[in-house]
Amino acid sequence: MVLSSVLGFPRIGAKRELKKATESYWAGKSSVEDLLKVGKELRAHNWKLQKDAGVDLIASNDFSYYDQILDASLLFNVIPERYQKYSLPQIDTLFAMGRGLQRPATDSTPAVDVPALEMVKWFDSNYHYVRPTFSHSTTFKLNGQKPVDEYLEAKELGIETRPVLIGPVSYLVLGKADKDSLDLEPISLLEKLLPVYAEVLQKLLDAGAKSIQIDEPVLVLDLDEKVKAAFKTAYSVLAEKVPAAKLILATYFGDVRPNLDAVKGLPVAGVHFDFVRVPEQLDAAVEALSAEQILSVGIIDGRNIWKADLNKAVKFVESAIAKVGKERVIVATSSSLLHTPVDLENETKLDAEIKDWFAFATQKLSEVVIVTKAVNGEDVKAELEANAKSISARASSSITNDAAVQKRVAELGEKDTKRASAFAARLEAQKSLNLPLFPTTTIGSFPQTKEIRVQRQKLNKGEITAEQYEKFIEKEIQDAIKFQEEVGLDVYVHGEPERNDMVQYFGEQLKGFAFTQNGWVQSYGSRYVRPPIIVGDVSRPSPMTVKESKYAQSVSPKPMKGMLTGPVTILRWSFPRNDVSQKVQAQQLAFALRDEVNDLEAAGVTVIQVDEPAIREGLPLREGEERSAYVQWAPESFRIATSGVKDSTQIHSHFCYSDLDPAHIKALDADVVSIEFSKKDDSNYIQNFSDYPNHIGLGLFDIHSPRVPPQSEFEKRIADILAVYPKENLWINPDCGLKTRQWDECRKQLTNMVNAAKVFREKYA
Ligand SMILES: CN1c2c(nc(N)[nH]c2=O)NC[C@@H]1CNc1ccc(C(=O)N[C@@H](CCC(=O)N[C@@H](CCC(=O)N[C@@H](CCC(=O)O)C(=O)O)C(=O)O)C(=O)O)cc1
Ligand SMILES: N[C@@H](CCS)C(=O)O
Ligand SMILES: [Zn+2]
Repeated sequence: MVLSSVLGFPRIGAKRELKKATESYWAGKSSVEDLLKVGKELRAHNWKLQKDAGVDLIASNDFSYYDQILDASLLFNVIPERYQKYSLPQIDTLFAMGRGLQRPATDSTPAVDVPALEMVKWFDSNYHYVRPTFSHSTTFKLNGQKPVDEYLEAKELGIETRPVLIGPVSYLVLGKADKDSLDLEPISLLEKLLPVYAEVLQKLLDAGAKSIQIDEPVLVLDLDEKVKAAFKTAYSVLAEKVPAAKLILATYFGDVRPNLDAVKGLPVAGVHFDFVRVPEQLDAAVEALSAEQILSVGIIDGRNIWKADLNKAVKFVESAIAKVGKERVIVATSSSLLHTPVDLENETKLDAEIKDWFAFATQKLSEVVIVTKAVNGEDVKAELEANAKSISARASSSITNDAAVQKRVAELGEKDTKRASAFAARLEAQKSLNLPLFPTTTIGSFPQTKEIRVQRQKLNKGEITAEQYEKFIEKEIQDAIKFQEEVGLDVYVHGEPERNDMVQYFGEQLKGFAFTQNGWVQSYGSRYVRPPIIVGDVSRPSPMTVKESKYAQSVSPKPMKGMLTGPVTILRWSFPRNDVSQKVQAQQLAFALRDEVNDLEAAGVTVIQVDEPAIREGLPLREGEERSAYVQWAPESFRIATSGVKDSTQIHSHFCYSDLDPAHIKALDADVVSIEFSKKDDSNYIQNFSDYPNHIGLGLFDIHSPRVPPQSEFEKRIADILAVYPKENLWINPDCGLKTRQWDECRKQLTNMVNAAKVFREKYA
């Protein structure tokens, strides 16, 4: 009989219970026991939901208080000395590594001052993981037994689960060398790490685990021979040490074919493939498996919210069964459902026609079960018929097509993708901005305080009028400008108080989008997003940011940056259509933004920033045609959005959370770029952008952390940068926006940053 399986379920809770409990604990408003209780309740709820839906193989250890990769670092005791030395309770060490910790000494405890570990994008998603950080002195030992505890916790509730672990090769490859050990190749630590994996597997076996999901997502990346060979070493050692462990090796988000030689012959019970992304890999996958190995067929999309075409999915699974037989097939989600919102039932305001097209995590459980039942010969005729109706209703809906938008994209020409002059001429024209050497600025957002969110909630509930809300926002903008005057910045921002989120805000104003009330997805730690959904051709019915930017410009004579999110980032951080290419969706967004950029300029805004932090995450995971096409169309859509302005209008862009390729940044032809930098320990990274021909600001402090770097630390960073970059090109700014900080924190951070800039300005005056 074919079994159904789910690779992981969102842990945040349908009402964001985990966020509320975690932030309350951080604020000292509740105890660790309160937090742990919420965690336990969420796990129980999620397991029961899956069991009741009829899922056979339910994941455990998919829960985390911050990030599952950080959990693995704690489990293997990969805790750099700078955190170990404080001997904090385990959960506080976890949070210190995730978000940094700075607190004064008390009578009984010493002062703590430690920055966070680096946080980077999880493959091509908007989830961020905390990068394991290794040094020559790293040793591994089992620290607690979270996977075993959670397996037993489920068992006590009468629910048999399949524990999930990140695999040893991926765990190392996704990590990095610490700043004191830059010559270390993490994969060289494999043999030291494996005994600890074996210990966890043995403990899981002893606890009764029948099979274990071991995630090796790096198998969808381009891997060098050393890493490929590591799979054989790793899984042979584990099979030898724990022969009874039944491992299902899970890959997701891409094509495993180029690495199948590394998978072939591994002593594992089965392999999971993402056939939503790459259905074409079925034959090769089957061919790579031995006659006993299980094929886990990832056929329900873990990365998007569209209802699956169940009839098509059934056919696909049947074709897999025809190749390997029923006994060897499992029906599964393509990846963990972590990347999808929890429950569509909580959406009461969605247009009924559109709502019928979606499936969130909870609905996807039923999808997996229906497909499984169908291939097992159970009667699901009614469900399959209802599904076919929804699929064909969407395909023929008038909501998806807009002839005027399609015509504009079809007529796209070179004139739409190039600034009027080259950078040198633009720089000359931009002298009218009268900027000093080392201009200081921020990236856009200022603290999104509780007060702002409450006012927005009141507006949404109709408890205040649009005029009252507008007045409130104007006051926030005034305060942000006053703050920037006091701190002494050079180029101001309005602070983005009117935005719930830098993508959702635009989605809500653009035609062709749907948005949710409760469709939260974890982005990192306790920070969540509600990705808007692109349901049809996109256009801009009216200006989106001009009112606020114009108001801000009227309050101060200083240059004020207009602030937009770029086409690629809006696309990447939304749930995209699956019936139109990403390129066309980006071009449609780009034209909508071009109109906005031009309107801002017409309103007197002379500096306009168009953020593209997701441009790197959109890069196809492997080298090849798709990637070559992306590096053309992604920067081109940025240029469509920004090239309609005069030479004297200064275009900025901003990037964060990724290891960028300088060539991709150059292709945007922005006048000024700001790049997250402060957590890049590798001193060679500083060189990466040294031939960036236009102006650049390398982020000087980590905005995720409340930590305030002293002025001397800023000076040291600026001096390091100046050793590589011409002083005329350099801007002084933080890593990213300050929306997650408190005002008093960013006052201290920015004051030290501005004072450090002044030291250098005087030095070179
Ligand atoms: C810059 N980043 C972003 C990414 N993706 C995005 N889509 N947006 C980004 O900004 N990816 C990379 C990075 C890092 N990621 C994030 C993601 C999310 C946040 C963040 O701060 N999220 C907020 C939620 C923002 C939001 O939508 N707020 C709404 C709703 C606020 C709310 O909770 N209201 C309450 C009522 C008021 C109250 O009592 O507080 C309610 O509804 O119950 C809004 O402001 O209106 C988060 O808190 O998680 C940062 C970086
Ligand atoms: N302008 C945005 C960019 C975030 S990536 C902000 O400051 O929050
Ligand atoms: Zn950013």
